[in-house]
Amino acid sequence: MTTEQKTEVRKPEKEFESSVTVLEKQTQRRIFKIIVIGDSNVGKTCLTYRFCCGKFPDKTEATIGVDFREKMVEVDSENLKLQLWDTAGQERFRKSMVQHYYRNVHAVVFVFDVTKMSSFENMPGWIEECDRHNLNKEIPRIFVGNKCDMTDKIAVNTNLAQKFADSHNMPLFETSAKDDEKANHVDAIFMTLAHKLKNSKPMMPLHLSQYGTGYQNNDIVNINDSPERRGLRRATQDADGNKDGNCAC
Ligand SMILES: Nc1nc2c(ncn2[C@@H]2O[C@H](COP(=O)(O)OP(=O)(O)OP(=O)(O)O)[C@@H](O)[C@H]2O)c(=O)[nH]1
Repeated sequence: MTTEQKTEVRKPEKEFESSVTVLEKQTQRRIFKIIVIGDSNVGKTCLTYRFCCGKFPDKTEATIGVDFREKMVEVDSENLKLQLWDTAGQERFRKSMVQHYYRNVHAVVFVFDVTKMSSFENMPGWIEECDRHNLNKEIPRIFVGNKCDMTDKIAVNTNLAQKFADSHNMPLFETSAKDDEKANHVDAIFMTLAHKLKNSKPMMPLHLSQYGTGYQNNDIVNINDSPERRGLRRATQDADGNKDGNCAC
């Protein structure tokens, strides 16, 4: 065999090795499921959209069931995938999906609207709902007051929100999904969570579960499916028939 022929034989091996390395890296990427909960209209969709798509959505509609958004982030040279479950605040749109929300959750973001006292007063109810679904008390939880841009309409002052956050061992963030100047702030909220998560959970390889959330087969909700296929529709679709997908960015 000539030298040239030997080289030809070895080349595919090298390619195989490098593709194995890539595959190994991919399968070791960790995915974290974060649920975002709170009353209807507090801005859960806008916050997750701002973080994942980098802008305030042109229009939003009441979420039915759940919407998903994902973003890869780098923390200390490790790529993590944050999978945000933007849940419906309205009870009538939650019923069919609730069991999916609370399975294999790695972190929770509780959102209230700083201009609406009732959304703050309802927070104990959201915490109780997490407890009822046996959410691990050790997972990171953060408390977010949204719509801070509406400065003349603030109803929940920082002291009050901070006391509540302290009493539940959660950090408080006050922000605005709408205000472009606070875009970095919204990023910082989720990056804080990413840092906490990085050191908190064992590896969830992609090959174990396509979506990294450890579902059993019959629990899988394909985040790439249209809302219709997932059995979900946006509220206004009932009226105008608009089709909607996941994050449009
Ligand atoms: N001024 C202001 N308005 C906001 C902000 N975030 C959201 N909104 C508005 O609040 C309304 C509700 O926002 P959504 O993000 O759909 O609220 P949600 O909590 O997802 O509501 P559900 O899907 O019903 O649970 C929309 O009209 C948004 O434009 C914000 O930071 N500032």
